[in-house]
Amino acid sequence: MLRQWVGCARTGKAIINTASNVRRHAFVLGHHSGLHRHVHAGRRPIGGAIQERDHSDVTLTRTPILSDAQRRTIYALSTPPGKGGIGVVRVSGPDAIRVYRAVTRSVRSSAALSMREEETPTPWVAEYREIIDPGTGEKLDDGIVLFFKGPKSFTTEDIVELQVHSGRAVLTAILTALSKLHFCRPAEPGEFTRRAFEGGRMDLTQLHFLEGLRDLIEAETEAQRKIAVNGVGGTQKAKLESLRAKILDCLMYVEGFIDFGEDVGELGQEDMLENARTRAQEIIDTINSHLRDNRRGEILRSGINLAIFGPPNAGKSSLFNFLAERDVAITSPIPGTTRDVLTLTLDIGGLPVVLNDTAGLRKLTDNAIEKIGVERAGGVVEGSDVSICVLSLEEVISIVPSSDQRAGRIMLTLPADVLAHLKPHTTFLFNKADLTREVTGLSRESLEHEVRDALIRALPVPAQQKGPCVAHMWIVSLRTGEGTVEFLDGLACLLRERVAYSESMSAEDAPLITQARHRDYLESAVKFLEEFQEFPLSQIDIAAESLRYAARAIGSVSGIDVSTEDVLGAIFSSFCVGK
Ligand SMILES: Nc1nc2c(ncn2[C@@H]2O[C@H](COP(=O)(O)OP(=O)(O)OP(=O)(O)O)[C@@H](O)[C@H]2O)c(=O)[nH]1
Repeated sequence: MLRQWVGCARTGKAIINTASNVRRHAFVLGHHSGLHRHVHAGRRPIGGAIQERDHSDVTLTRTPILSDAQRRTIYALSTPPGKGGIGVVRVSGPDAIRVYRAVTRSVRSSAALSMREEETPTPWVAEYREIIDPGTGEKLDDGIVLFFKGPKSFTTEDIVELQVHSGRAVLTAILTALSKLHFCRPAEPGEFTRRAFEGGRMDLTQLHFLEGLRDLIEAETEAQRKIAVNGVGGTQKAKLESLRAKILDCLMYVEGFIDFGEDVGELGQEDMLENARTRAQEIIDTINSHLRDNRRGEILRSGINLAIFGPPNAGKSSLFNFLAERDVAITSPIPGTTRDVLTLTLDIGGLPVVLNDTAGLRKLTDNAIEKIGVERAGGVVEGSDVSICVLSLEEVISIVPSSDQRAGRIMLTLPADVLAHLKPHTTFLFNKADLTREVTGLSRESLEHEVRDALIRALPVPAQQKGPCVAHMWIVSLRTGEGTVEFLDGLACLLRERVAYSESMSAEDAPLITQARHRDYLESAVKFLEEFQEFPLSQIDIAAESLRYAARAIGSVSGIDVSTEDVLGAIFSSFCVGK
């Protein structure tokens, strides 16, 4: 079936001649260029695809479908790199057989080059062959070679799979051999899947499912597994689809009165438009309630960024090692031992945490390297989700003379460099408690109480009101282990609070937004809905268009409408090379 469409690159509007020759209006996604061409709706469209959607809406998408002549053959390692029983190098594209001839040879005869040029693999039959360097003929390895003849292959193109021994040197030699062939190139991330999608191997929903599946496979902690299962299992999708359905309902209502509004007169139409605006507002409120989630979904998915900072020699690296349960960072009594940022991924109480140790903050010295370290430390604290300020209690505490103890028995002096980096999510760890007991003579309980009060007094006035989280504050000795059990429990609790996570989190409570890309689409849906509310009755046609865009933005997240080039690009690039 041939369908023609013409459109305007500026507005993105198009008119389509349907099979029944009825002219229908449509909107073109990714309408930046190349609209004036014909589209074949068939197995291999040459310029785009036509998807009929609900609500008599037709979407034309331009997918960059290339002819065999334009398409290059790609190759990549499709198994994890490193030592293992088998490594699979996959080659896909019109020149896959040329690759087969150039880099493999029969084990029985070291066939002459001219003979190999004629060799054609038998499809779907495993062959034991030598893998060779195409230039010198040197044997690199031997293994099983499989040929999948397109279109009956994953990408719908000819595929050659080299199953070889997975060793670093073997795999490097084979990939280097392939790089010498001018008719193929390394694959981009997700390019095999992209070709499978473009070849009609999977539809949009399956593609979205794959994206969710990747999160599930990559989940390293219980919290990540929970939100990934939620995505794959469809709870997240159901919530998004319910939002999209509400927008489409509103659109239907608006279109209804565009068609039949004359019957109710202008006053009636104004009422109806007001009603539609109210519906839009309800949807905006629901989306905004998800957007105001403190980024908990994104943080849960990628890990809570936790920065350890403070003055030199306070015990920051000791804390880093304590949390890592091994000696990762060098610790020493020499101030300024840590110069750079050290990063480690950990599981704390089921939550993924990206832990950062930083250089000690201090008034800049002449040492250029230390200067860079301090700058980097500031940047890490700035970009963190939670930060722990480590202070040596011995360094910051002083005993108030007994004649002046109305405010308390102790006083804290916080270094100016530390004060400059305090955030609302900063919490305090007073270390080296073993060195202060003699000095204060207080019981542990009284000491904690006094230090907390002194800390509040030591913070500058704005910070006292809206500043660091003094509710979570600990006194420990990382040397003797004193107070560390309470600290670990408290830290896990603080992290859970930050991302509103509990072990019994149900699918209903799970965050809706787990990726920055999803947040962008929901924000643009709100923008379109607000735009809709601003149009007067006289421009109701254009207002309806804003509702369509809002529905499409939600569809881009739920996977119903992931057809624009931008969305596809984002999904495929998040897959690894070789997938
Ligand atoms: N007495 C005592 N010493 C400690 C404690 N924790 C750490 N130390 C020692 O304090 C010194 C400094 O510790 P680090 O962990 O290197 O301190 P840092 O804050 O990373 O230091 P910089 O690298 O200079 O920023 C080391 O000699 C540690 O062994 C503690 O609880 N009590």
